[in-house]
Amino acid sequence: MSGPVLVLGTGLLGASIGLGLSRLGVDVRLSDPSPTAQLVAQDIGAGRVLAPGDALEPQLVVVAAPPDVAAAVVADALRVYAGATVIDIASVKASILRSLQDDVAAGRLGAEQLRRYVGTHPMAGREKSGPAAARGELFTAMPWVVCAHETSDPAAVRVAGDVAIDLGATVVRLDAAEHDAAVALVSHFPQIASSLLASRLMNAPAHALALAGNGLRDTTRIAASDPKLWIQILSHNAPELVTILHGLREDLNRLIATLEAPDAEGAHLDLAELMSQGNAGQARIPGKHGAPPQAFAVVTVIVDDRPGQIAELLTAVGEAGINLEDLRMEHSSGHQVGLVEMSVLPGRSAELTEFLTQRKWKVIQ
Ligand SMILES: NC(=O)c1ccc[n+]([C@@H]2O[C@H](COP(=O)([O-])OP(=O)(O)OC[C@H]3O[C@@H](n4cnc5c(N)ncnc54)[C@H](O)[C@@H]3O)[C@@H](O)[C@H]2O)c1
Ligand SMILES: O=C(O)C(=O)C[C@]1(C(=O)O)C=C[C@@H](O)C=C1
Repeated sequence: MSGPVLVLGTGLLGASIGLGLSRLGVDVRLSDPSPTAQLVAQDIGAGRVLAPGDALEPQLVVVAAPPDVAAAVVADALRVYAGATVIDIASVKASILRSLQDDVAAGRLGAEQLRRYVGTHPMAGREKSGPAAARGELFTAMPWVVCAHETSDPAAVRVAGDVAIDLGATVVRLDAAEHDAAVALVSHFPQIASSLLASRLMNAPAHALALAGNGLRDTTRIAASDPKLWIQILSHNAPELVTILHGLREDLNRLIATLEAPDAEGAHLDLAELMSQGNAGQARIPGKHGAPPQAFAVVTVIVDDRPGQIAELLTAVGEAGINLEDLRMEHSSGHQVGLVEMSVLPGRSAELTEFLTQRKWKVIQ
C-alpha cells in the first residue's frame, strides 16, 4: 500500500489494521465517532486522528464499523473520497452489498461510485473489542476473504487484496453469498455453540466450576464475545444459520434418545459414531497457513519505554513462580510505551495476569 489509508471505526479490527499498516510505514488516518476509541488507537500507534477539515485524498478507506452501520459508512466514504477504493471488513457480506445496490437503485449512490467498493472479511479476531485489544500481527497467516461484486473495478479488487497481503494474510476470493454460507458454518455457528454451552454454566454450583479445566476453557473462549456485535452478525446471516441449527437439532434429538436408553441395542455404536464424526470434522480444520502452532497463552503488558522496566517485569514474573516459555516486545512507533508479550503455559495465564495486575502492571485483558 502506498497510502494514505483512512480507517473509519477504530475498535479492535480498525486499530489492528492501523497498527499493522503503520508499522509498514503507511500513512494511516483514524476516525471514530467515539473520541476515546480514536485517541486510544492513536496512542498505541495505529495512525493519526483525522482532524476536522483535513483535506485527505486516501488511496484506500477501510470501514471497520459494526455491520449495522457498515453500508451507510461505505456509501458515505464512496461519495466523499472520489478517488479512493473503499473496503469494509464486516463479518457478513451479502446484506451490506444489497444495501449499497439499493442505494444505487434509489439514486442515493452512483453506479460508478459502487465500482470502487469491495467487501472483505479478515478471518481473524478476538473475543475482545476496542482498540486496547488491537494487535498489528492479528492477520498473519490467516485467511482474508475478498468479495468482488459484479461491477467491482479490478483496480479496487487489487487494492483490497494488497492490504490483506501487506498485513500477512492469505487472500481467498469468494462472492458474498458463498462467503456468508461458509462463515455461518465456521464462525457464526461456533459462536452460537460456545454461547449456548457457556450459558449452561450460569447457575452451576461453585464447586463444579472450580473443577473447570482446559476442555471447558477451549470450548467457551468466544462465549466472552461482545453481544452488541454478535446480535448484528447473527441476525444478518439468519437464513444460513437456521439451516445449520435444524441439522444440529436432529443430531441432538438422536443423542438424547440414545442417552435415555444407554444400554439399548446399538446405543454404544451411536455414541461411537458421534465421536468419530466429530474426529473426522475436526481433522478437516486446516492449521494457520504457515504459522507455528500456538501451544502457549500470551499475557500482554504495557510498559513505559524507559530503562529497567523489562527487568522489573521479569523479576515480578519470577516472583510469581511462573516459567516464561517465550517473550516478545512490540514498540508503538512514536509513543512512549511498549507491549511485552509473554508466552506461558495456558493453565498459568490467569494466575500471572492476576499477580501482575495486583502489582499495578498494566495487563491488557
Ligand atoms: N471482532 C472480531 O473478531 C472481528 C473479526 C473480523 C471482522 N470483524 C468485523 O469488524 C467490524 C468491527 O468490529 P470490532 O470487533 O473491531 O468492533 P469494536 O466494537 O471493537 O469496534 C467498532 C468501532 O466502530 C465504531 N463505530 C460505530 N459506529 C460507527 C460509524 N458510524 N462510523 C465509524 N465507526 C463507527 C465504534 O465506535 C467502535 O470503536 C465489525 O463489522 C465486525 O463484524 C470483527
Ligand atoms: O478468534 C476469535 O475470537 C474470533 O471470534 C474470530 C472470528 C472467527 O470466528 O474466527 C470471529 C468473527 C469474525 O468475523 C472473524 C473471526
